[in-house]
Amino acid sequence: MLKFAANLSMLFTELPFLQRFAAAAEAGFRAVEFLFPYDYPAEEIKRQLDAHQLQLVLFNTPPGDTAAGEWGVAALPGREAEARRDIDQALAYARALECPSLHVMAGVVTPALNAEQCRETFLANVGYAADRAAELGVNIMLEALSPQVRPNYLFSSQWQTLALCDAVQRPNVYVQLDLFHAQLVDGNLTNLITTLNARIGHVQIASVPDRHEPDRGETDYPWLFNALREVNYRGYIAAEYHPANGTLPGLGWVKPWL
Ligand SMILES: O=C(O)C(=O)[C@@H](O)CO
Ligand SMILES: [Mg+2]
Repeated sequence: MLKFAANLSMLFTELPFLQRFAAAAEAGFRAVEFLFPYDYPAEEIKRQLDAHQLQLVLFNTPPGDTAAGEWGVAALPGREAEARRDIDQALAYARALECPSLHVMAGVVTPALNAEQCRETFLANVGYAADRAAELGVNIMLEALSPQVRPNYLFSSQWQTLALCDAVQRPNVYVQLDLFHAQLVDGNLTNLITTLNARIGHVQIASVPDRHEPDRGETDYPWLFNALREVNYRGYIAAEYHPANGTLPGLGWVKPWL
C-alpha cells in the first residue's frame, strides 16, 4: 500500500503554519512533511502532530542566508562548523518530533567556488550527519534540484544523487526522489524508479512543468505510483506542489489513496 504525505510548506498555505496540521488531518492525511521547523519550538509542533495523529516524515536542515540566495550550506567550503551545528540542531528536532528522515541541503555553487571542493565538503558533512543520525535511527536524504527551480545547486540529476550516496558509504543515506525535478532533468522516470529502487528513501511529486497537482501535465502519476508499487517502495510519497486553485479543491487525486 502506498503512503502519502502533505507538504505543509506548500499545501494549506491558506492557513497559518500551525493550523495546517489540523487541516491536513481533516483532509485525510496521516503524514506530513515541511521545509523547516526552526521558527517554532519543537514542543509546539509536536503538540500539533499528536493532537491530529499525524506522523512527521521529513524536513530539511537550515537553508543558510536565503536572502543572499543560499539554499543549504553543507557543500560550502569554510562553512563546516555552521553546517555541523545546523545538522545537530536538525537532528535534535528530528528526535523531538520522532521524524525518521532528514534532508541535508547541499547549497548553491556560485562561480567563485570550486565545484569539486564543494562536492568533497558535502560528502564530509553528509558523513557527519549520517553517523549522528544513525545514533537516533534517522535516515539522511539527498535531493537533486532542477536548475529551473534552483540554478547552480550542487547537483541536479538523480544519477548524481546516486553517486553521492555511493561515495558517502553510509547505510542510512538515501535518494530523495522528487519526480518533478527528475522529469525536468533526467526524464525516463520508470527506469529511474526501477534502477534506483532500494536506494529511494523518500519520494515527492508535482505536475510538470507547472508544479501543481499531480493530476495534470506531462507526467502520468498513476503509472508512476504503480511503478513504485511494483518495486515494493515502502517510504512516503509527499505532495510537494503549489495548488492551482486552493488546496482542498485540488485534492481529488489523493482521495483514493488516503
Ligand atoms: O525544493 C524541493 O523540491 C524540496 O524538496 C525542498 O524541500 C528542498 O529544496
Ligand atoms: Mg522536493
